[in-house]
Amino acid sequence: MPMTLPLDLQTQIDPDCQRILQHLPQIQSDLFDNENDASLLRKFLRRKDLQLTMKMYKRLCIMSHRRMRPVTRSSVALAANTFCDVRKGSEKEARATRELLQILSMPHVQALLYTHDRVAAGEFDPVVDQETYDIATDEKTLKIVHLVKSDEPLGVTIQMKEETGAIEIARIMHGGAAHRSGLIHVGDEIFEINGVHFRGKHPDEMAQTLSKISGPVTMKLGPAENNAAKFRASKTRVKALFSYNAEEDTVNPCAEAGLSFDRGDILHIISQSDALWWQAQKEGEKNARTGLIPSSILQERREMLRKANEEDEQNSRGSRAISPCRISPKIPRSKRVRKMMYQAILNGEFDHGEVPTYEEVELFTPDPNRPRPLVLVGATHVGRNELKRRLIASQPSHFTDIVPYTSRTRRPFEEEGKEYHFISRQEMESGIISQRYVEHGEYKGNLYGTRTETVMSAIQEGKMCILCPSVQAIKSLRTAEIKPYIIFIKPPVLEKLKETRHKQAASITLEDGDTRLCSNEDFENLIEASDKMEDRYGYLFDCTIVNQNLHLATNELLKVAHSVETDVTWIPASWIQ
Ligand SMILES: Nc1ncnc2c1ncn2[C@@H]1O[C@H](COP(=O)(O)OP(=O)(O)OP(=O)(O)O)[C@@H](O)[C@H]1O
Repeated sequence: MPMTLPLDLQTQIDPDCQRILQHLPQIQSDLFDNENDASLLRKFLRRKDLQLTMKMYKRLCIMSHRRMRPVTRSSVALAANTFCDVRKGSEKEARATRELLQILSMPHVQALLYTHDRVAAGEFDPVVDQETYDIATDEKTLKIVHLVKSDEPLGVTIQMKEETGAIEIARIMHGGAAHRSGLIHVGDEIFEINGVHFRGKHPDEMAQTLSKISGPVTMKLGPAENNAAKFRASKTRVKALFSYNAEEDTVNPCAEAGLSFDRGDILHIISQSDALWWQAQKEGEKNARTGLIPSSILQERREMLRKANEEDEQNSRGSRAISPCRISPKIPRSKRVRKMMYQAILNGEFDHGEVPTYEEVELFTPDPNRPRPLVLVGATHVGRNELKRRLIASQPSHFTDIVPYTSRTRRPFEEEGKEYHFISRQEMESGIISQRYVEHGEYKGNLYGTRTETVMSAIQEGKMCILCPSVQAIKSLRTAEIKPYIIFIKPPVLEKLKETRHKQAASITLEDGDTRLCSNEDFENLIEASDKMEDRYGYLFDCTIVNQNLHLATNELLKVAHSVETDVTWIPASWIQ
């Protein structure tokens, strides 16, 4: 029967505490060096929560010595009889009768009564089937594991040992039923589960059997020879640089065990003991489930293979013959011939080469005296400069523009130091060689670049720089020194793009300084270029703002800027270490 322990909130000092308090002056000189210790103990003994704890403790001590006997073991039958009697004998229309009948027929009330009867009968331990203990004599060591689990999966994957044909535990999913039991280990051979023999069966068939098991599970296992290596979750967190759908992945060794995620999700890598399939949880999710995700090596291989296949398809569709010089179909041709325009920056051990996989991240608390620069990237004419102007105008003392350098000759309508700092090609080249530029590139025969010192001095002044470089430059900008926050400015859908830009009489500045209104073709090109950019560089973006309504987009940008300055965020681990 349920018991209520009344907690008297008008707390009186517990008699035992009172006794210590009374003797405190006598023992004080023997026990304490100074008066502070004694007064601390005095305060502690008088604390309200200590009094309540003492009270509870004493009540529990009394209760634990009392033999509790259930009032009835058949509350289900009692309720059923009551139900029939009430329905037969009472006025059916009476409100109280209807309510009682309703309560008695509620499934959870019935479940509660049923549970009460089981507990009253002492049936709270799982019943282990006696047959389970029929142990074959040729099995040298056998462990019998009995688990009572809910509808969750068992949390193991299996594999067949080629030499012996034995089916054994390949992986244990962290936090799953098997892992929580602490009784099952990688390498344990499975003889039997719930009476189903595993020896000599195909692993796929047995995986199906495993996935259907619910409720109590009894396993007969041959212990692994070395299970000393205890499972300890790693502390590594990574940002996913690609999206993964486990349900569509035919290669995943156990589809139900797969963990789907979106690009940008932060994942807690629990185990990397398997080179191809890691175990991970989604960071920040309550009761996060551990699942299998492709390792960075596997993802790289698959992506390269996919690109190579795509290229093969394109080649076979077009008239161009496949080059006889091609040796390995696994390495995409574009990868071999592509020139690196910018110096590659180390982005942590999880970002291997050209295929974006995972980037190791760590939590970062922003320093209010050194704001991280905001980098606006997007397709030409999407409105980055307009947004930058508006952002700076909203708080000119806080946000600042960074004027880039160029070797291009100044146009009549341009001012030195406003759009660009105009310098000679020679001067610019020597600056690039001596690594004075955080990013640089060449466009139509002219060099353009941003000097590191300009960015750094703005950061040191406590100003938040707003940069609008070319998208290729963001890889070079991503350094521990600068810690940029990259915002992708995306156009709205074509219809809205035309509508908003026509309303604003949006224009394009031509090379001679003249302007012309944006055409429909410009809008179509803009959307196409933006989609391509997102597809190729999306993994480097920290957030996306759709520039439909200028006012709303500026406000969103302001909010992002504020959160970058105040919120604890995940940044590449290599920027911290
Ligand atoms: N949300 C918007 N609604 C209407 N007009 C806009 C919007 N955003 C930008 N514009 C207009 O679109 C034109 C192009 O904007 P802007 O020059 O800022 O583009 P940009 O991305 O900086 O281009 P570029 O990279 O070529 O310098 C400008 O006339 C600007 O006022």
